[in-house]
Formats: sequence, structure tokens, C-alpha cells
Amino acid sequence: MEELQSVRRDLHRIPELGFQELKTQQYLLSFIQNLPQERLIVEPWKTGIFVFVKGTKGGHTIGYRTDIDGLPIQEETGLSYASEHDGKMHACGHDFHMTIALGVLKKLAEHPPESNVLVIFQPAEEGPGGAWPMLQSDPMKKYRPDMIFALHIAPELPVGTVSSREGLLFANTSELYVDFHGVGGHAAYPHRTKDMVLAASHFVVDVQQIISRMIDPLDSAVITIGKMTGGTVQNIIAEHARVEGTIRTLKPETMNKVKEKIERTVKAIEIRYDCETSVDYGASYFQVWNDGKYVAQFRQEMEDIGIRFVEAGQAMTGEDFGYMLKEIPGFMFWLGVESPYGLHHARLTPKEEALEVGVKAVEHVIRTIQI
Ligand SMILES: CC(=O)N[C@@H](CCC[C@H](N)C(=O)O)C(=O)O
Repeated sequence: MEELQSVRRDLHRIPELGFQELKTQQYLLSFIQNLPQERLIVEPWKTGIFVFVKGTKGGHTIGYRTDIDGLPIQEETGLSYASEHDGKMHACGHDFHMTIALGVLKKLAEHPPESNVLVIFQPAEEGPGGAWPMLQSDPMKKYRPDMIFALHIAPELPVGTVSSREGLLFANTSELYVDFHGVGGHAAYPHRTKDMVLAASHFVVDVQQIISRMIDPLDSAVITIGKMTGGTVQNIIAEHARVEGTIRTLKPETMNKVKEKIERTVKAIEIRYDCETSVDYGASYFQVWNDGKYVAQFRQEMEDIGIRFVEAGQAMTGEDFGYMLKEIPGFMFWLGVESPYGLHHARLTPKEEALEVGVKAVEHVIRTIQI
């Protein structure tokens, strides 16, 4: 436990954004290099790493993936080991995910499994997405797993609990960026300008009617605008404004419908405010779809080792691990970490006792899953 705690705290101090995880990669590599090397093949990939563990029997390969990036959030936990990187924080638990993967890797290096194992340290889960390019990479082609799984911390669940479900676990996602370009000018002469703070504000209000009035209430979707910028100073009418958000849908086809409605809403703003607009969808992630055969085994395996399994509901969170599950059967599960503050919160404080539970659960799956 002490080693896991100390690794987690080291990683917690150095959060880095997607595809900038250089210190993190270095830390992971030095930990891995100190393990018995006989059965390990280590292949860095961009800021991530593939580690292939040769099994004693071989045959199948089991994939286990962890994400490694942090978020652009200023930490407010007040912890002695809080982030040393201003404006960045492991506020989605990827420090936990990496520590568990290292703990499992240590066990596999010391007591080799029967099957081969591919441990994947994946950059940029929060954006722009590392799973898809990793899937296309040479190491993935060389060591392609027959099944794959991953975990995500769950602040709402008690320590000692895991949770999952057959079928859809996480939603389809797409980022959303809309720019509004008008004519700036003096605050006292609005009639000579085209005010883009007003246009963007109108869009932010209008866009919420798409979900409430244009999407079947039984087919859930979410649009969240998380950031809005525009203008320069209090007495100048803004020439430019930008909104940044994310779209979530339970069905891939609903994503297309929501996007079409967003484009119509933007067009209406364009006409009303006589301005220019552009819409960009940034990164999009495919839904996380769990294979029923593996979830059933997982449930039983957890009960066998005294970890409580709770049936999960569907969640509107996104995960680019969905792309891996689209090509390779497997599953994702929640690991209870009991924090009063949730994911993406500046005060997220998961309980470190959950690290051992995570290592125990993942190691047991690797050693017992039937492919
Ligand atoms: C588990 C989790 O919180 N994942 C993120 C994934 C974000 C994808 C992308 N940047 C987007 O915002 O659409 C999430 O916010 O659910």
C-alpha cells in the first residue's frame, strides 16, 4: 500500500495535458525499468507507452489500458502533494488509473501470468484522444489483444466496490466550438456595431432547447457549454465571441441529429445578428460498449475475491476507450473511491485505500478471465 500511495502522490504532483505528458512518461518508464525485465517488452509511443508481458503459456493476449493525462483545472484540495503544475490537475483520477496499472505490472513482472498481457499507457483521453491513433500504431498491430479492459474511478461509490453493466456504459461524445464574428465599436453606439457577446449569449440559451424540444425525452442527450469568451473591455462592443462545449448522446445517430440542429441554431443567429459564424466539432469519441460475456465473468470474479459488484447505470461521460472496445471485445468498469467532490472538480479527493482494491481486481481479471 505504501508504495502505491507514494507512486500515486508522485504522479498527482505532475499532471500534464494531452500529448504533453513527457514528465509522466519519464516517471512511468523509470518505474517500469526497475521491474524484473525478463518477460517485458517496453515500447514508448508518442507520450504513451506499450508494455508487452510474455505469458508462461502465451496463446491469447489480454489488453489492459490506462489513461495518463490531466485536466486544465487549478487544484483546490490543499493537499501536501497537490499539483505542482499551475492550472493543471489530475481531476479525473488518471493518477489513480496509472498507479493501479503500475501496481499490476509489478505483480505480472514478478509472477508472470499464463496469457500474454499488453498494458497500454494512453495519452490524451481528455482530448484530443489518444486511443484511436494508438489503435492504428505498429505496437498495437504487433501485440494486438484478443480482449481488452479498463477502469475509471467512481467518486460516488464506496471503496471496496466495483460497478459495470452489459452494453452501453458511456455515451457518444463530440466537442463543440462555435465562433461568432461581427463588428466591434463604442459601447454608446450599438446601432453601428454587430455585438457578438449578445449573439453568443443568445446561442447559449437557444441551444438548450434542442435537447428539451427536439430530441425524444426517452433518448437522452446533453449539450454543455463549459466556456464562453468574447470582447476586450467593458465599454467596447465585442467583435468576436466564442463558445466551447460538449455534446453527449446515447445513440450514435442522435449525435448527427443534435449536430444538424446546432448548425440550424447557429444559422439563425447568423441571420438575426448579421454576423459570420463557424462551427468546429473537435474530437469525438465512440460510445463505451461492454461485452456481456466479459461483464458476467467480471461480476463472478469480483464476488470470488470479496469485492462488491454493483450493477451500473448508463452514464453521459465519454471515453475514447470506446474506440478500442469497438474493435476488440471487452469491458470497462467503475472503481469506487468515495470522494465528496466529483470528477472534474478542483477538490476531487479519492480515497487511496481504493488503489489496492484496483490492483487486486485488475490482477485477478488478468489471471482468470476466459477468452
Ligand atoms: C471520463 C471523462 O470524464 N471523460 C471525458 C472525455 C472528454 C471528451 C471530450 N474532450 C469532450 O468533452 O467531448 C468527459 O468529459 O466525459
